[in-house]
Amino acid sequence: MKIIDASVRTFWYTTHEETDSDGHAHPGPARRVKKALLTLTCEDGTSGHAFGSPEQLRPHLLERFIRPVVLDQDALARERLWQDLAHWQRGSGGQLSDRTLAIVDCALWDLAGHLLKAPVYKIIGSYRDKVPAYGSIMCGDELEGGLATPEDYGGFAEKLVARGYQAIKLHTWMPPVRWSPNIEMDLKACSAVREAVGPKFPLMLDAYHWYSREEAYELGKGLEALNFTWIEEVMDEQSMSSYAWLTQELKIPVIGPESMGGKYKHRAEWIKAGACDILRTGVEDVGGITPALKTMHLAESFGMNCEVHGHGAENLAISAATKNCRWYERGLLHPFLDYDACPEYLNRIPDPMDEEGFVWLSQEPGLGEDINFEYIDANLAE
Ligand SMILES: O=C(O)[C@H](O)[C@@H](O)[C@@H](O)C(=O)NO
Ligand SMILES: [Mg+2]
Repeated sequence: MKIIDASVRTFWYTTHEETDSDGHAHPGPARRVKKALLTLTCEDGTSGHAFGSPEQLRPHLLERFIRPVVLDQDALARERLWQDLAHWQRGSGGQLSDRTLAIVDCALWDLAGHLLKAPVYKIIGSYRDKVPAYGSIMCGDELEGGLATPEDYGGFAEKLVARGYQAIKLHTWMPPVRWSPNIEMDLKACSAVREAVGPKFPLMLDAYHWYSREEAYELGKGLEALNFTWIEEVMDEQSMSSYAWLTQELKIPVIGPESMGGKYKHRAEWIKAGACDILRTGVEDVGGITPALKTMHLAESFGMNCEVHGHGAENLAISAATKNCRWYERGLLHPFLDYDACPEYLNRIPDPMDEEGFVWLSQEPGLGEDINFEYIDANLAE
């Protein structure tokens, strides 16, 4: 079955989030922003879809890289098509990012799901049909009643436990918050949450990403005293040796890398260097479901868990198709935002969570996004 078309639709939708100068999300006034949808269509009319940003699916990338690789190719040849795209990255002058690779790969997996009439996680080979979720709290802010104080975090954590979450991860305060970064405040927030949820509830911290070794050590020792489950991205992940040092110095598991490129091969170097106790991957971070699965299997070979960064149908699918990850990262969460509210461009959210804190996989064919095409076509950006 051959792919005969690759197209992109850009459309408007309403968001209630804004991004700060470090790229972290926070609640914001409702505003209209653009999103893009890649569609790959086969000769029999079957199509596969994946969302991205207009920039990650801009016309130059569609014409110069995506179409030349996928058109007239076997729709099920995902491994070869992913390798072909990945090899073009070197000669793309930095234009072809892992994010764009991830969108194409996800559309190919969605297409396979529709062709084979099965959910993607079952095409991969399911390990479970529901995944326990941790609530991933947004970075701190200075919003009255938001996430401005340690008490705000403690109060919000109580609500998340009542909602059913089986674990909670804090992102604490980072610039542009005036007085951050601040280890003392990080630990006060973590302590307030520990107080709120009790001594055994699993907690994790993902803090300011540029602490020094000494600061990261101080923060890690503080988390050990609070019985936290892992410490995440507290130093610049470009310094693998710093993480190898920290992993040696701390008892609390160190997880990473999240933000680094290099796909599964760079993550193999982190394992070889002893730079993490738990590996980290993410469909968007490593260039798709195809390389993310390679990363998880790599970790499994070393007896390590590999926790998946980010929410969404694609990250949920790989979490359900592998044994060596404990959680689905459901978020980002904030007291002012209703995470369960369905975006206008979908008919249902991809990660509904039950009262016990399990996210159930869709049994529909494909990736698990129930796309509202009528809305998209009625709100095209061109
Ligand atoms: O921008 C970031 O640092 C991440 O997106 C962050 O908000 C969150 O997704 C994360 O780090 N999860 O682990
Ligand atoms: Mg993180």
